[in-house]
Amino acid sequence: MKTFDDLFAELSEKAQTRPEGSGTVRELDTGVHGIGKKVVEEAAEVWMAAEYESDERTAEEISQLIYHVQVLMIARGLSPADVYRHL
Ligand SMILES: N=c1c2ncn([C@@H]3O[C@H](COP(=O)(O)OP(=O)(O)OP(=O)(O)O)[C@@H](O)[C@H]3O)c2ncn1[C@@H]1O[C@H](COP(=O)(O)O)[C@@H](O)[C@H]1O
Repeated sequence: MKTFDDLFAELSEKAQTRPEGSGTVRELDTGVHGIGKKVVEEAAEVWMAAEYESDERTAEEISQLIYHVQVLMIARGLSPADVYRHL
């Protein structure tokens, strides 16, 4: 099973190597503005799933929110440690 840190390492490598067909590379190319919109969209989907859908669907939407937050972190040059020190 993939952890937060595993996914972050994978996405960081994609950002560096920019493999063809990577959705992460495509999203990074939309910049902070475009990625920010995805974060907001996914946050709303998490809320709606939690209100009206199953635990499984809610967990799935949360995973997508985490993904887009990580893409935003990479776009801003932030590491997990930069975030963890505020927890
Ligand atoms: N975990 C994710 C992940 N979660 C969400 N997403 C993307 O986030 C978007 C959210 O999906 P939705 O169904 O909510 O949105 P949608 O409206 O259908 O999609 P869009 O039209 O907005 O793109 C989709 O485009 C998904 O591809 C993800 N894309 C990639 N990953 C993982 O990131 C890694 C790198 O992926 P690539 O860069 O594509 O190789 C791989 O391990 C992937 O599994």
